Amino acid sequence: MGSESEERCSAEEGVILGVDGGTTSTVCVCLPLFPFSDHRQLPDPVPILGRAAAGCSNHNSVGENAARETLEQVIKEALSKAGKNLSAVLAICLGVSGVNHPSDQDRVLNWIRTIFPGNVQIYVQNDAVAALASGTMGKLHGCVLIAGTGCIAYGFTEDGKEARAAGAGPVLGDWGSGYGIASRALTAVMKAHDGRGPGTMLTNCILQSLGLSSSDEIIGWTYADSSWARIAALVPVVVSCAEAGDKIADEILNNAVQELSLSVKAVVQRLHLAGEDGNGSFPVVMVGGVLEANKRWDIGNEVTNLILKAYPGACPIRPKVEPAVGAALFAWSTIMREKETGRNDHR
Ligand SMILES: Nc1ncnc2c1ncn2[C@@H]1O[C@H](COP(=O)(O)OP(=O)(O)OP(=O)(O)O)[C@@H](O)[C@H]1O
Repeated sequence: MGSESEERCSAEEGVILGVDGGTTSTVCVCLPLFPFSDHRQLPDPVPILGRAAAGCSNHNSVGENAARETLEQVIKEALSKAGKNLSAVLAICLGVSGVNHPSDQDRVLNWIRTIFPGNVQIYVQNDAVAALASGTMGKLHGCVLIAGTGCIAYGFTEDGKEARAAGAGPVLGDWGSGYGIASRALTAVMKAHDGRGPGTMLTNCILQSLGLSSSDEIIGWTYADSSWARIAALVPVVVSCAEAGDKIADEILNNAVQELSLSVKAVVQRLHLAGEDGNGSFPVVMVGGVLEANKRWDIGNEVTNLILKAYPGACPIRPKVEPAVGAALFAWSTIMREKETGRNDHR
């Protein structure tokens, strides 16, 4: 940065972008550059100058060209809605699903570099990072648990060490995910049908929800389209059976709760987030449809209880802002920190 007047100018006019790039959708938001570094000073609600949404930007699902085009599209649209052009951007953070290795980060970084001039700070992260930052208002500290169609626990120490657990997909044991819960429920129905397992309310409730008349028809239904989200959509049916007293549904949900809390515990232990005595304070950000509150069988609440039993200092947080805003706040807090320390951590 140059003179004082230049600094004042960028603080007044410059903007920060945050992108949440998921398998279902991609969102970009444009925020003003807040001229302070303490997240406790952030206005509530956080002002959003422009927002744009598009489809999938996970290169594993749609290929490189489509992923890149989607990212460019949402960035340009969010800026145009904010009445800004590319030259107003001071920093951008992209939390993109499918970014797991430095090579993934470099690929996305190279795409975005072609859009912006060299002085724009670009941060490329896994989408779990945007979710964590949405609960901590930009600070990367603590653990995030995401339980939607898939599930993952991801954490950071204050000095930047990171660890993750689960998130490897349904074949590799993500049993706390929506897909994991629903596939266990469908398995229980097939077992009951064959006489390999006990009868369960899940049979009638799932058949009714799918508009099928016999368990045999489930085979055709799964082969017709085995997309993970379509299977995972059955979780509320499992919850309502458990709420109505079905033992099998109850067992499936209890197992998911154990799996989800184990993922969080694995990250907390590897990063020593709870300190030497296990009582230290750290945020646990809880995100995703599976953790939504339900009347009697509340998966998110049960997971929180197990985490608090193990780590009484854990602070469960349900984010008030969306992950794209979390990504933008991460970019903001990082450039403010870099300004203060004179260090440059951007990739
Ligand atoms: N009230 C509810 N209780 C429990 N689960 C629910 C509830 N409502 C929706 N779900 C489940 O939440 C999951 C979808 O959550 P979400 O929309 O967060 O996931 P996603 O964004 O599609 O997936 P991912 O985060 O893995 O990319 C589905 O499995 C759905 O059945």
